[in-house]
Amino acid sequence: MDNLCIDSLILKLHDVNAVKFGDYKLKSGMMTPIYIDLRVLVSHPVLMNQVSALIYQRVLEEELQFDSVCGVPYTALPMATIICSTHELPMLIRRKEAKDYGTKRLVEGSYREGDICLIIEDTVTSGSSILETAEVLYQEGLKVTDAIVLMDREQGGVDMLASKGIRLHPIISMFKLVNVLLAAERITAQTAQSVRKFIQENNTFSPKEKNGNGVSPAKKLCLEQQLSYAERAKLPDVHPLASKLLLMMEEKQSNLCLSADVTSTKELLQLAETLGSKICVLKTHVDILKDFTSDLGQKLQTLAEKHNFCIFEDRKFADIGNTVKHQYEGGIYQISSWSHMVNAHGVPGPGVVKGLSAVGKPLGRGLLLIAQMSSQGSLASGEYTQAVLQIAEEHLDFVFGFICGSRITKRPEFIHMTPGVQMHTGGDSLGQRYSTPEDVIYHKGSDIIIVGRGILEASDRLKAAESYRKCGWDAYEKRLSQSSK
Ligand SMILES: O=c1ccn([C@@H]2O[C@H](COP(=O)(O)O)[C@@H](O)[C@H]2O)c(=O)[nH]1
Repeated sequence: MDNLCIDSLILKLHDVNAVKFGDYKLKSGMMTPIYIDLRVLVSHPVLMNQVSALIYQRVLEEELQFDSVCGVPYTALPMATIICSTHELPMLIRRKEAKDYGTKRLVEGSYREGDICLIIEDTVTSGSSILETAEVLYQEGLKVTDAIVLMDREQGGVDMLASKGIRLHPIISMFKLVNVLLAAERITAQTAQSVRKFIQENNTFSPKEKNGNGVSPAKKLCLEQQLSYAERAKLPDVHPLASKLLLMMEEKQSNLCLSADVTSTKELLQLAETLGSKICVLKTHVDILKDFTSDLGQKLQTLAEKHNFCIFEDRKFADIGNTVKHQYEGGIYQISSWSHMVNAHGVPGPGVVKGLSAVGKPLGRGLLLIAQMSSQGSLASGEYTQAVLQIAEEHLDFVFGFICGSRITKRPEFIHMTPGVQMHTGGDSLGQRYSTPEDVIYHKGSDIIIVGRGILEASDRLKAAESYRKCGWDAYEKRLSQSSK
C-alpha cells in the first residue's frame, strides 16, 4: 500500500471529524483521549470508496482465501457492501437481533457449512466485536480465519483474536495515525504523547493471556525479550561484533539497515556518506556493481568509521566449506577484508559455517545465517528454520544472528535482521513481500529492519531514511515498554 495514500487518508479522516480528541467513552466503558468514529463516512462517498478500496487491496496483498465476506454491524456494513458489489463477491449480513417472524435467521445470505467467511471491521480495540460476529458465523457452521480492519487502536485486538484463531490484518495503526497528524501539525506533541501513553497503558488483552497459547510464537518470544540493545551488548556470551553493533544501535537510536542495492560505486559511496548517520548497517551486493574496483572496500570502511555503521555484504554463501572459504577471502571482491559481516544459507549444513569461520573469525568478522526469507513461497521455514538455529547454537564463536522474518529464538545474544520492509504491506511483481517496521520490530520481535527500495525509490532518500529510522526505533521503544510491564 502506498504510504502517501495512507497519510492523505488519515488527514481526510481527520478533516471529516472521524478522528476526535477529547474525553470519550469506549464500548467497554473505558475513557479514551482519542475516538475513531468512522460512522460519518456514510456522508462522504468518495472517502467511503477510498476506504473500501484500501481494505480490498489488503485482501489481495494477503492473498486471503474465503467464500464470503461479512462486515461487522453497523459501521463496516457499507464497506463490505461496496467491496462485494464492486468485486462481485458473495456477502453475508450478520443480524444483531433475530427477527421474531419469517426465517428468524441471524445470518442473511446463502452459504454452506464449512464455508470460510472473511470479516471486515472499521475499528478494533479489544477485538470483541469481531469475535461476536465470528461466533454467530460459527453457530451457522461457517469458518472464520481472517479479518481486516481499517483502524487498529493497538489495545490488544490482534493478540486476543490470534488467541481465538483469527488473524487480524490492520491497515492503519494508532501510532501511525498519531504520527501523521503530528507531522501535519493537526495535533500538538502533548496530545500525541498523551494518546501514545494511553494506548501503551491500556492493553485490553491480559498478561496471562498474552503469554498463553494463542499468541504467535514470535510475539511470545518478543514479549519475553525484556533487555535493551545496550543491555544485550554486555551479555557475557555475546559475539564481539554483535556487541559493537548493539551499542552502535543504542547510541545512534537506529535499528535501520540500508540495503544499498545500486549498480554504481559512486552512488553506493554517496549513499553511505549521506545516509550514514541514520543507519546501523550498510548492506551491499557488490556483485551488482558495474564498476567495482578493489579500493571500494577501503572507501566503505572509511565511511563506516566516520558514520559509525557496520558493513554487511549480502553474499548468501551456499556451498561446501572449502569453496565458500575461497569465495569469502579471494576472487575479485575479497569480501572478508572489508565486510564486517556476511550471511550464509544453512542448506550445505555446518560445513559452510566452518569454512567461513576459518577466514572470518581471525579477522573479528561475524556470520548471519539465513533462517527465513521474505520471498513468497520460500522453503526456509518450519523444520528448516529450526535446523538453522541449531547450527547457529553450535557455532556461537562466529554466528551472531539471523536473517529472518520474525524472532526465532529468545536467546538475547542473537541479532535478528529482517528484510522485506516498507512503510506498508504488499510486495513486488517478483515475489518480494513487505511488512511494516512496526510489525517487524514490535509484533515479530526482530531487531533490525532491512530497507532497500523503500528508501532508494523515495524522492528524498535522506527524509525516507529518517522516517524508517524513526519508525523502527519507536517500535523498539514500544516493545521495550510493553515487555517491562
Ligand atoms: O529473505 C531475504 C533475504 C535478503 N533480502 C535482500 O534484502 C533486500 C531487500 O530489498 P527491498 O528493495 O527492500 O525489497 C535485497 O537486497 C534482497 O536481496 C530479501 O529481500 N529477502
